[in-house]
Amino acid sequence: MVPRQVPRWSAWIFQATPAWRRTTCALGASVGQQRWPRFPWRMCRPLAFRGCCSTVPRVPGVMLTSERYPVQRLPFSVVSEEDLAAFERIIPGRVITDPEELEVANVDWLKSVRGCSKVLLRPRTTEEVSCILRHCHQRNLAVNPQGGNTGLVGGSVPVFDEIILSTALMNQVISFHDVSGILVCQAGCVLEQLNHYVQERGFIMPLDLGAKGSCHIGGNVATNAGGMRFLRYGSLRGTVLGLEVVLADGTVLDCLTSLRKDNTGYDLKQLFIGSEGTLGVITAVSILCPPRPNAVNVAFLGCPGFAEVLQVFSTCKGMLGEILSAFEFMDAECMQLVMQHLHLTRPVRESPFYILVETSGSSADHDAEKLDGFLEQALGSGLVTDGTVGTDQNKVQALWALRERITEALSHDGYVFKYDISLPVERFYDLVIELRARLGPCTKHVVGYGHLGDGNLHLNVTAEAFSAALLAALEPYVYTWTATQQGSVSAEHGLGFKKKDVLGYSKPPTAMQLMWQLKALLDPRGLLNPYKTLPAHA
Ligand SMILES: O=C(O)CC[C@@H](O)C(=O)O
Ligand SMILES: [Zn+2]
Repeated sequence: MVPRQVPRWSAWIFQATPAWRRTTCALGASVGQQRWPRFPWRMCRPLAFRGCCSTVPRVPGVMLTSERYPVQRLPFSVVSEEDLAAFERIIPGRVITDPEELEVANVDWLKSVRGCSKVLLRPRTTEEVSCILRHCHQRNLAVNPQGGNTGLVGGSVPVFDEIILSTALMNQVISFHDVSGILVCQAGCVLEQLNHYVQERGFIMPLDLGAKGSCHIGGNVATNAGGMRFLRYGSLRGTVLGLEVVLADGTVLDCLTSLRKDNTGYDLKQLFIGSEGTLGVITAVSILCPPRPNAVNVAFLGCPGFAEVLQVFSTCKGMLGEILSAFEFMDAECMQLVMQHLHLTRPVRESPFYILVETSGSSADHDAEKLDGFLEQALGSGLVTDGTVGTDQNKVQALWALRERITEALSHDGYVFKYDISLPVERFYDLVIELRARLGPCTKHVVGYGHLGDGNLHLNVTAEAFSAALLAALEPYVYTWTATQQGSVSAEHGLGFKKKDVLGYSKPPTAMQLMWQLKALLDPRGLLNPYKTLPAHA
């Protein structure tokens, strides 16, 4: 297996560490200090190398996953000194057993699940990944592929002692075609850095997430991440043109085509998009980048009721047409949380609901005219009670921060129960109202926000601490309710560890059966990201 060559860009390496951006807020508030906060990583005692989770020191506040959830370790081998030596021969100096570094990689961003892996591997090339997986396959060692570790469903950290296979050093651009806008890069490139890279060449990445400063493109593809540009550019299933994937036994599957059209046989890459590392490890991605818009405007609006929010969406689609690039929604509780925890300033008068409308087009004058027309109509008809528009980059970013940083604000509010569901827009907010009544005072906040333009609600419930009673009041209620609306129990975050058992609410038994068969075909020993995505097969 030959490692993919990166001759033209070999000197140009992305930093794997998050690039925190600082922005000056045109609204006078201090925003965007940290796009996605660092963990307050804690020191812990050295880990005993051999053995199971019981040998790992407890970190206050982050329970071992196996203590909180009923899950049994599968009979995989335990990493031995010989395995470590074999890894060291494959990737010299990049076999990590340092407890502090392991601690970072074992805990998810939410600090809600925690594995007890004893080894973290940092390959640089596809060939290295292939050699590692071949060894793991021979030795029956389970592997947890990890990108930026920004996932919200516990998919990116081990459940027990799975080997963590990090893509952090696989961070090179392989090629960029400045006529077609096709980018080919390694899986560990950080999304925001890719966006800067293609922006300098007149394009943008087709996806944008709050976690952009840390998340890896490979992880984005593995989870089929949605995000803020979905409304305009659609799913990664459409914009990813090709993938290179290493299969469980180490075989390299080279489907890294850059063709827009290719109807030769089954589209195998689609199997790996959204498979959360359970079918193979994505090592390189070919992706179609849309042209960089010349003008980006953001309107932030206050709305008196949810019926009005829906009417604004209709009006917006009709009047803005092809320049509409985002339609995001947040309720008053979200606004309160970003003000309280992040000290951001509300840019419009207080309202029950807020909408962020973004336009992206080729002519600033034309777009401004269209947006003005829409705002006049929305304000004049009372659909919107107040609004502000950002046309310069600083104000655009400041307005986006109010929406993008809700997750971060929620993380300061206590334990967060997260639901990421797809619904018909007419029912978008009903569940939030129902839950407030159902849960009563045992919660701190029940909030609703999300990508209304895509029918994707982020329903989050915060409480002082994790509570089994609260969980029982939420689940399966939320999932049953969603299924009754023919919705999806995971719109864009995937199923990971936390949601794997609810797959049946959104997929029929025949589909699940086929998924188990595919898993057995591609990973017969079940070594890749075990305990994730699919429920245990009875
Ligand atoms: O934290 C969440 O529930 C949502 C995170 C992300 O998908 C967003 O849209 O901000
Ligand atoms: Zn989202």
